[in-house]
Amino acid sequence: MYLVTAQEMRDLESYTINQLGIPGHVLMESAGRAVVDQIVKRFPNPKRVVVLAGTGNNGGDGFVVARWLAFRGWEVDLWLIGSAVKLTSDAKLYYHACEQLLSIHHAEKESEASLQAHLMMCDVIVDAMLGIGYSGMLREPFTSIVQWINQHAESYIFAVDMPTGVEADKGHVFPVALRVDETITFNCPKWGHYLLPGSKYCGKLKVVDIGITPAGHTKALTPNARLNDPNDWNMYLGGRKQWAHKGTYGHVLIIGGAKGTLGAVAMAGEAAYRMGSGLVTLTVPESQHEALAAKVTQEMIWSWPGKDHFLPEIAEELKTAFQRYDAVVCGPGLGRFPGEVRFIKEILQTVKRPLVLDADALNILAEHPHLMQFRANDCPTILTPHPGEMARLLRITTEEVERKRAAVALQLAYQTRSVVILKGRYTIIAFPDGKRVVNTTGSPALAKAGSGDILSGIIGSLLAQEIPVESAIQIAVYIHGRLGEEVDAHSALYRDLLDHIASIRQLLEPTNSPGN
Ligand SMILES: NC(=O)C1=CN([C@@H]2O[C@H](COP(=O)(O)OP(=O)(O)OC[C@H]3O[C@@H](n4cnc5c(N)ncnc54)[C@H](O)[C@@H]3O)[C@@H](O)[C@H]2O)[C@@H](O)CC1
Ligand SMILES: [K+]
Repeated sequence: MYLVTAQEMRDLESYTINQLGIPGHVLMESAGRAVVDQIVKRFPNPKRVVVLAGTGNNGGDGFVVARWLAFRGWEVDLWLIGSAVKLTSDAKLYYHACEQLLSIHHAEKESEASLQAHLMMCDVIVDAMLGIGYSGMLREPFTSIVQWINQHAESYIFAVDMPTGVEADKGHVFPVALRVDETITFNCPKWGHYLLPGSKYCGKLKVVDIGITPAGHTKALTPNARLNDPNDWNMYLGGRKQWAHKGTYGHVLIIGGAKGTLGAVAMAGEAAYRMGSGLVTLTVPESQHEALAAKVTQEMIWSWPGKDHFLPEIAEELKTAFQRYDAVVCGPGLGRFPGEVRFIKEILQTVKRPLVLDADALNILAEHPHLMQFRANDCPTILTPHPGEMARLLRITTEEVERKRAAVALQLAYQTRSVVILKGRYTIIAFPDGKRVVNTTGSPALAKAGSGDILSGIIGSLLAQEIPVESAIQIAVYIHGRLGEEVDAHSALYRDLLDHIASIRQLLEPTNSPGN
């Protein structure tokens, strides 16, 4: 499913109105009707509702909702927030229809106390004050109304399209937004539903079809962002081939594991096996070989020359050895060490297969951004920063990363010609051609040491299985998020996450896929 900006939504709307000839008020009627359907799904019996309508088209949807709920026997208090002379022409049509049915309250003319009394008495509030047309600093009287509802109201709140105060493109909130239980949006989700802080205000998000041209209908109407949707890639998760041998599902190499951080490579290795790889090799400095061998059973170990850390130069015979691997992960537990810059440079140059850089490999890259010039354009590179690593990579603050997640992920993808996976709630995947995918799975259980190592192991495994890079990454991020949803957020250990890989993968397989 596509993810759109307010402008992309307006383009789809104006194509529908101007090219297809469907009048805007017909879309408004469908929008309001679709919201009513969701409301009565949740509350099948008539209730008391306050509908708050602004003067833009979001308010227009609100008038349609008020009319339909009144027809269905609901007790409706309809409030116009703003001046009736400012109503858009479509909104005016439905305002007049409501005038015939209800006595419309005007926030401009009536006391705050009477609005507050209605808000206290109702079971349901419908927020149709501002939608995708809102931007900048929220003005009065919206700020006071929103603040008051957030503090005092106990009713169930539906937002039409966007909660008032959440900006549609960046999810900004200046200074307040309405905290709602459900948001019903039209045609496509908007970026603001998935970007912080706006995403925290939206409650449950429901996308409904109201007859607007679907995104992607023409090239000009194709947004460059999507939600991570299993239907886009589950064909690659067929059953295991009957004649498979251990090489069929690729050989993953994981480079990392300094003294004291061997657990990280071990976790990444186990995740790669659990995700289906036939062969996994872990590379650690010679001095760590024994300690690692005591920890793992199935993985092979490649002792790297160098006593306590990786020797930076890669000898010719080792370069040849690299060609055995179908995908390489560098970083879990890598640590910092003398010669690290030379080491990363050699890895970037030598590995010709898909390469995932994680953890300290990213920190080294952050301090020496020129290193990416040693990576050939046609070799896929995947960077998996959490917000702190991202901040170091772009030399900005973590707070700035969080505020501009979608933009910074794309900036780094362009700068490094790499796929960037910016982890967090919601993980953003940015591709160097400008495409972005927002992942919706996940839970706070993933905010724990080890979670990133598991993700890089899963990515390495899928890349080695010769699944196209874009799909492999989306599958990995989706499954990793689902692992977090399966376990207890407080007490889960990394092992609990690993235990769910097989069942989640199975659930995602397309039906009738016995393997071949
Ligand atoms: N785009 C579409 O395809 C459709 C849109 N519809 C509705 O129309 C909405 C968009 O309508 P509009 O473009 O009229 O925009 P909105 O109704 O979302 O917002 C416009 C209003 O917001 C006010 N506003 C803007 N910034 C403000 C600020 N900082 N503080 C206070 N007020 C501010 C403006 O003065 C104006 O009155 C959508 O959210 C949706 O609910 C539906 O009717 C049907 C189809
Ligand atoms: K709204």
